[in-house]
Amino acid sequence: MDIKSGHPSPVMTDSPQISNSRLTVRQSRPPHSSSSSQNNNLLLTVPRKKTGIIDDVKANAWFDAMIASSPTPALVNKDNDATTDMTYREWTVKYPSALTTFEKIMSVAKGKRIALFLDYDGTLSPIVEEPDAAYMSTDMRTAVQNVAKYFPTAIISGRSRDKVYEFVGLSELYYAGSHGMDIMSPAGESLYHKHLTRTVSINEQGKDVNLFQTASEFLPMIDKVLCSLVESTKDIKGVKVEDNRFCISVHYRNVEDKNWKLVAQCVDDVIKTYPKLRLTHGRKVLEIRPVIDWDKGKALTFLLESLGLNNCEDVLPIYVGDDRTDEDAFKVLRDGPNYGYGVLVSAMPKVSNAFYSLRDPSEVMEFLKALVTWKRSLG
Ligand SMILES: O=P(O)(O)OC[C@H]1O[C@H](O[C@H]2O[C@H](CO)[C@@H](O)[C@H](O)[C@H]2O)[C@H](O)[C@@H](O)[C@@H]1O
Repeated sequence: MDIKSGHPSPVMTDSPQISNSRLTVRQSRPPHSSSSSQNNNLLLTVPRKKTGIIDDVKANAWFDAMIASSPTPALVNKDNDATTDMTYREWTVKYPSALTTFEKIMSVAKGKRIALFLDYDGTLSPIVEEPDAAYMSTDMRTAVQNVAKYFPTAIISGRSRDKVYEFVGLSELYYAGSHGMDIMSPAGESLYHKHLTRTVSINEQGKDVNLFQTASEFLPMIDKVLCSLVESTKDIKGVKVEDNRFCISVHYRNVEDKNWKLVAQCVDDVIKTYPKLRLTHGRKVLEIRPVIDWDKGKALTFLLESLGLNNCEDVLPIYVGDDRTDEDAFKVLRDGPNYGYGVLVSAMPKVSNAFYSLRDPSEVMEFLKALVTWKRSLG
C-alpha cells in the first residue's frame, strides 16, 4: 500500500518494525515552511506478554519482518529489466535524485548555512558481507574531508562511535555512534541537553572533547545480553553478534535462509526477559537497543543545538542515509522546526520520509563533490 496515496504500490517498505514506532509519511513541504506538525510517535512502549504462544507469535513476526526486509535477487539485480527500471523512475518522481535536482536544492540553500549529516554503512561505504570489512574508499574519505571544510559535518551511525571513527578517520567531524546514543563533539562548543550525561574526554589527537551518552545506565545490561546472544547463537553458521556499545547488532546476512527463524527465536528468547530493551530491523540485521526516547533524529537535533544551528531560518540541514533507522532523522527534517532535506540512498523503491534520493554510495560521493564545487563557485 502506498501510504501517501492509499493506493496499492509496487514500492517496497523497508524493514518493518514490530513495535510502536511507526513510519508515517506526510505531505512534502519545503524547508522552513511556517506550519509544523507535532510528532506523536515518540513515546516508546513495548508490549510484552510472557506466555509461550505470544512468544512464538513474536518470533514468527520477527521472522516475517526479516523476510520482508530482504528482497529477492530478482527484485534487486535487474538493472536491465525495463519494468524494474520504470518502477524506479516512477519512484523518483516522488523522491527525485539529489543529483539531477541539485540546482533546485541549491536555490533553496542560497544564503543559508548547510549542515551535513551522514550515515555510514550503505551511505559512505557499500554494503558488504562482512561488517568488519565495510571500509570507506580513499576517494570517499577525500570527498567527506573536502565537504567538511565548508560545512559542519557529522557522522551518525548505528555502529559504536569508536568503530565508525576508525573507519572514517577524520578528526574534524562530529561523531554519533550507537544510533546517536554516544555523541562526541569538540569541547566547549555545546549547549547541554539537560538529560544527557556529559563527560569531558580526550580524543585520538589528544584534544579535549565532550561525550554525550544517553544510555550509560544500560551498559551493564547490554553487556550481559551481548554475552547471552553470543552464547545462544554460537551454533548457527554465519551469525555475527556485533558489539555496538549501547546497542547490539545480530547479523544474519551470512546465515542460510532456512536458519533465519532460528536466529529470530534466539534473539527473542534472550530479550524477552529484558523489558527495557527493544528490537528493530536494519539491513539483514536485528538490532537490540534500550527503550529510551532517543534515536538518530534526536541526535540530529542535539547536534544542531550543539552547533548553535537549531531553529535558525538561515540553516539548511541535509541528512543522507540508507536505512530504516535514518527515517527518524528524515522525519525530524520534514516535520521541523529544523526544516531540511533527507536524502535516501537506495537502488530500489522504498517508502520514506526523505525528500530526495541517491542510488548508492558512488552517487553520494558525487553529491558531496557537487556541494564543494557549488560552495567554491560562490567565492
Ligand atoms: O547506521 P549505519 O552506519 O548505517 O549502521 C547500520 C548497521 O550497519 C552495519 O551493518 C550493515 O552493513 C554491513 C557492512 O556492509 C552489512 O554486512 C550488514 O548486513 C548491514 O546490516 C553494522 O555492522 C551494524 O552494526 C550497524 O548497526
